Amino acid sequence: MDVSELKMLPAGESDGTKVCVKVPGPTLTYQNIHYCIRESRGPCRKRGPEREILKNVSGIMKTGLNAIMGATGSGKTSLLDVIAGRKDPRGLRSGQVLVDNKVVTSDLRLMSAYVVQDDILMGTLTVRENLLFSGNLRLPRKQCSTADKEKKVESIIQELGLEDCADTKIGTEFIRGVSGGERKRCSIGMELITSPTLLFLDEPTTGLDSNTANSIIALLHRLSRGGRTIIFSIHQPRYSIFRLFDHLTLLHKGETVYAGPAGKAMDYFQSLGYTCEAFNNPADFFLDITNGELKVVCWRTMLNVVRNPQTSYAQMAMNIICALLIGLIYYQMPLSLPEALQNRHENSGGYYRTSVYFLSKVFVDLLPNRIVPIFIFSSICYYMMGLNPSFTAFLCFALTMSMVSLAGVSLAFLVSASVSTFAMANVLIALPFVFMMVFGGFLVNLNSMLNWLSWLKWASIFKYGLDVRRRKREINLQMQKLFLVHKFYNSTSCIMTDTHTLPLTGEMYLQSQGIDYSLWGFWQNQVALLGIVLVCMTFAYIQLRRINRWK
Ligand SMILES: Nc1ncnc2c1ncn2[C@@H]1O[C@H](COP(=O)(O)OP(=O)(O)OP(=O)(O)O)[C@@H](O)[C@H]1O
Repeated sequence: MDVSELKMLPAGESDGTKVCVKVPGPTLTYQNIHYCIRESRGPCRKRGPEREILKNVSGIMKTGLNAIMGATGSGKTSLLDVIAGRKDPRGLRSGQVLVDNKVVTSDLRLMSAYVVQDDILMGTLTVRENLLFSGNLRLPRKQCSTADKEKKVESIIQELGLEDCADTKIGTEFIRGVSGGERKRCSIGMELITSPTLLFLDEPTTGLDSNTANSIIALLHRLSRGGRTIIFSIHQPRYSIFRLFDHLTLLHKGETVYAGPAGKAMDYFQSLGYTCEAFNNPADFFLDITNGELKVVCWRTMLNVVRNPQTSYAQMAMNIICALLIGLIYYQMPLSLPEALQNRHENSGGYYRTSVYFLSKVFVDLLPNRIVPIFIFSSICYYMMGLNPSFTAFLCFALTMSMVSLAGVSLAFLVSASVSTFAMANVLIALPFVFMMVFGGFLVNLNSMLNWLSWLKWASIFKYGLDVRRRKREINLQMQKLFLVHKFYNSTSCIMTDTHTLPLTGEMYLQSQGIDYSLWGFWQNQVALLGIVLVCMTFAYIQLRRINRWK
């Protein structure tokens, strides 16, 4: 398509969009928006040249349904984010956004609501509980009593037609929950709690079947008739959805192709010589005009993979590092016992502040979820294994298990707070754990390790846990197995035997493994694990604070 022909349309033309409501919602105007991004390139994330993704875009959006349409990558979400004040303001080269003729900057976020594409609902809570959560967080405590909040939630449940599923859990991968449409309606309800008159939605129909999509847009249409200005991006709506739009903004490569009454778009394109076949959906027709060919989309996807290769690089790096590591560890592996035997044999395992999130994550999720199950686990297996029956010894065991688990989870927390994609987090978490397992002394006898690599053991969570556990276990069990001891008293250094076996003690075995079995040796490991927990948590908090809230 030759966009130059379409530039003739006066940008922002919107006459004819008149929705009759008692109290109209706000009118949003944006003028001459130029928005640029600077892409990071290569594994070092070098800053590339600046690219303009919105080019002199203007428009007026009034009470009613305002749709932003365009092919993939045309700038729909970017435009929505810029006018909603959610896009990094550093990229805005020129232009301004006005609401009811007043300039707004990031304050717009407080007057309006934005429904994100990936909802933020808690799957284990019911629809009503989720809405109440939003109300408790976002409605001012002084002006709104608990009863007011509950009343507000009930009215939203009714307005959105959620009565039948109000007490059904949203659902998780383990719990069968509400349907996709009910879930989306609940996400919208989470934002309606503050009674915004200006509502932004990023692709509200994505991932829904066409009937559900239809019902969501019908709901938005109904809400708009209550005096709301609803602005949303949408990909490829069916005709029954398209005909509900009051205003249409059509984008192509960051430029406005059409901005005006949705019902007049067809006439406009036909006046330019484009004919829509009989029975063709007008929305599809507009996209076909601006879209170009499919191969263009494939090319864009391929470039995206090539230019966003962090995941592939990280996987490649992980393979190379692991290969080098294994090569070094088994380098010229001695054929003598016992190291060779051990190594070969064992080679075959926008709602709340950052601080609020961090503290609730640590104290309500991480700590109880590590400590309680581990105490249950320990109380079952500890006595089954026949270890030292004293309660103090049991506490030491459970404490060690909990500290190891906490250290592991803190490290995982740090990694997940540092990267934005699940795939990257997966790769990056595997790497330190492989290192720690290898250098923890579980897979490899640390004595057989090259001297210059052995310092790495000090960074291993497994090493500290294993040292404590071995200290207890070896004294108790190892000696029994190895030397057929008839009578063995836990944690004493004396093995009483009536065979001719040498009186080799647990301590001697531990010493041979390079493990400090003194009381200080025990606490040293706990302190080291606590140190790892504190360091990881501190850095995780810093990373959480550094997360870019702009899109
Ligand atoms: N933060 C960013 N960094 C790099 N590129 C970006 C960024 N934001 C937007 N872009 C680029 O700007 C262009 C428009 O993106 P945008 O997400 O607005 O398009 P879209 O029309 O919503 O696409 P889709 O329908 O695929 O979601 C795309 O080419 C996109 O790659």
